[in-house]
Amino acid sequence: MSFLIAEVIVDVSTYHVDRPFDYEVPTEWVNIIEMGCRVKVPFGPRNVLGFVVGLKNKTDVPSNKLKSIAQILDIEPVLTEEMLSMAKWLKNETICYEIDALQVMLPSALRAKYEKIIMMQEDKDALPEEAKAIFGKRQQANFKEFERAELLPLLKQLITNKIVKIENVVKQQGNVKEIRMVKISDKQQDISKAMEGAARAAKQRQLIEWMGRHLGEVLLPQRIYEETGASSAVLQSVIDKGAAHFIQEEVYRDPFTREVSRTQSLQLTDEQHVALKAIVGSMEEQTAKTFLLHGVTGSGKTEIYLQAIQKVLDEGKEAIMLVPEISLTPQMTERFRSRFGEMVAVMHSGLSVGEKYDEWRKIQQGKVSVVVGARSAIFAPFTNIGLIILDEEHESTYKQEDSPRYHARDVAIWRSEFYKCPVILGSATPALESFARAKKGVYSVLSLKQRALHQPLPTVFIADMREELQKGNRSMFSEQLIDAIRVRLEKKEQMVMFLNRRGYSSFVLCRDCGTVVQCPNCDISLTYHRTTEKLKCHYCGYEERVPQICPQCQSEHIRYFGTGTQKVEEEIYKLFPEARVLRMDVDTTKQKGAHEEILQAFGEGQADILLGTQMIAKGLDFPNITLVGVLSADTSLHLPDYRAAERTFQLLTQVSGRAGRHEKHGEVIIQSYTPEHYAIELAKIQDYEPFYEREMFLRRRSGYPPYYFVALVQISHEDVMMAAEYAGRAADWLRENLSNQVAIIGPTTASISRLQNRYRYQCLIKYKIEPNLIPVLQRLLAMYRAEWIKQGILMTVDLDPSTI
Ligand SMILES: Nc1ncnc2c1ncn2[C@@H]1O[C@H](COP(=O)(O)OP(=O)(O)OP(=O)(O)O)[C@@H](O)[C@H]1O
Ligand SMILES: [Zn+2]
Ligand SMILES: [Zn+2]
Repeated sequence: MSFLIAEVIVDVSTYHVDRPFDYEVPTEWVNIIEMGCRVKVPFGPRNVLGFVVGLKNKTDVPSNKLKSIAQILDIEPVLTEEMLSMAKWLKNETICYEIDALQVMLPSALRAKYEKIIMMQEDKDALPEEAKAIFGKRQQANFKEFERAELLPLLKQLITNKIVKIENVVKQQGNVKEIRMVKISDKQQDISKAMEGAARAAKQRQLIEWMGRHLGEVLLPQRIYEETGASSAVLQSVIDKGAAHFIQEEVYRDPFTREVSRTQSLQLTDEQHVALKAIVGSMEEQTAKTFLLHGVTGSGKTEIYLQAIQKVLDEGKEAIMLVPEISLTPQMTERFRSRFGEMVAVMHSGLSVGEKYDEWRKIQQGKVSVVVGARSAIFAPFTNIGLIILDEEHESTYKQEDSPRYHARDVAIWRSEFYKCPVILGSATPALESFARAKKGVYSVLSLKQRALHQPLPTVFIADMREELQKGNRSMFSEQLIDAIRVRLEKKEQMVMFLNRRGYSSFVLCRDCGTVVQCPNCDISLTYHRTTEKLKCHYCGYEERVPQICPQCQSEHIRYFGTGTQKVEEEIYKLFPEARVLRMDVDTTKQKGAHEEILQAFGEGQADILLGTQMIAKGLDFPNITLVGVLSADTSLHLPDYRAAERTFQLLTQVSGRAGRHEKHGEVIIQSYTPEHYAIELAKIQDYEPFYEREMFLRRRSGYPPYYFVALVQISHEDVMMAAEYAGRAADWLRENLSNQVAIIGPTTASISRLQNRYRYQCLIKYKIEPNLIPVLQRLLAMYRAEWIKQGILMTVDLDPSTI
């Protein structure tokens, strides 16, 4: 089919209209252009990047207004039609610009500057004369050379016939990595001819003779020098005589740093077997079913993922496996790699731009069938997906905080509907929303109530830190924890010490009675603002001065709360000079591969104690860990967030689950200033459902998700008055345009009230059903884009805020 008009989404995300624009396709490209290609188009005074999202033969734009595409950047589409329709869905689902939705699906290398290279795949004899002329002696040519010679239609043909292939080579940011190899001619006549030409050069004749015995082989020049004793000059002369030629071989940068040994499928437990059977069943039926795999820590969820993926590979399909963050990937990717070897690509934020691009290309070119990665790997350009898995599905990292503000879970379900394949959401502590959906029958629950080897869950003790203080213990370790550490050091068993840094030093706590100062109107902890020495409620705007004495017990030991890992490390050395500590936090993991090294060292028994923040809460599976200490359970409890209790419960359960996963029994000591809080009490008994029931009751009472939906509108400006004024306008406008079923809270200051010199205000929208919501918000956004933005206002809308 040939098309004359292209619909293009342009890269101008300040323009107030978000729709495709029609452009004329220049005649020489009519047969080349495809949906999903990137183009350059004139927009206003300059050329901008755009994506072709539609092709047609008619337009309403009058011909004197119709502009032409300036340049075509891809001859093979970088986005599939699936992705184009996913972008349309994302645009509506998250209220973002379509261009943002399109860009998020590509590796950043493709959003940056690049160059296109045409590489030979076949022998040059297969080329028509015009193309041969462009390549000359080289094995590759620049796209621009074909463009200049007006040979794009021919090029397209060559690509379709797999005679050449096209590569986007990123400039500056990491190129396709290549090494120079020698390809010995595969024709005896070339060898004979070269022999004749080298009549009087003995060394050359020797080399040519040797090549005659290695017809068609591709070797490193180094190898040839070693095997034959020839010098580089001799090799060059032989190449000039046509017995061989240099080629550029592409090598993928290998983000895996070490070798792994292969593993086999384990014999499944009965529970695992039942779960796997259900998943495989829905694969066979080709239905888009979402499973909630709810299994206690150490129950062998990962083994189920591995065997389900094996099934997918047997069917010749592909699988996406999401993990919450980079710190989790070393042990997880290793488990995947030892099962599936080179079939696995990894994608996470720890990779360089070039490495990410390489992994993306491996996926796009079908060189791998499994991707293990963080959130954005959900957009892996597979075209025959058989299974999508989100491990630790409750994690907030699955939600992107920038536009497009998507949740990987929603994208996973969308793609599963497209491919008619199952999704597995795995967790020991599912998000309340997910469990509620499962209870309603939207998801199917698969439960694993036992650990894989029937080991008991660890025994959990709560240490009341208020009592410790009364006993005169001012350190950050309770006596109970000190004793437990001593025993482990003697027995040469390993420990994990977890410092909860979420919500670090942002609230004020009384160390005598555990009181945290709360908002009198909202039942939510007040946030400490260092600059003004004030406590604020960012839900309703209430504020007060930081109290000097505790309002409950009049103690003077009231202050903002928090401590760093480095300080904990020092204290451990003071108490146990013989202990060997490995610290894992943002400071010790700055360097690439540092996570892996620390975990490997710990796994090899080079340390007794692994000390860290959230990074160590999940995924670790080491047989020798018998003690987990949680130094400060409370910090995340007092975050000004309706999900604070849920997050705390999840974190405590996850981190406790690191102990006693193999033969040795595990023990957990949770230190707390509020041991009677239900999130801590219920984490102690390690039972999810009682927590779920309790938390759901509270959510219903206070009108939060999953009973209500919330949407968040944030407005910022360098001038505090402007920010407040426009936030007020937004709130008024929403009140006028939304039904009175909807509660609009605000405007109030945001939890971070000033960020990068901008004052931030917000309005919270709470609703149950509001069919008008999306159109109303879109109109608000259009108003903002057309007018407010000129005043220096920035506004964002989040339909599923992970913190508010
Ligand atoms: N069927 C099985 N037979 C023997 N060992 C198993 C089996 N399934 C899992 N295991 C082992 O049990 C341990 C825990 O399993 P796994 O890490 O898969 O659990 P998980 O549910 O993913 O854990 P978590 O959510 O706590 O990270 C691992 O060491 C794993 O190798
Ligand atoms: Zn309040
Ligand atoms: Zn007090």
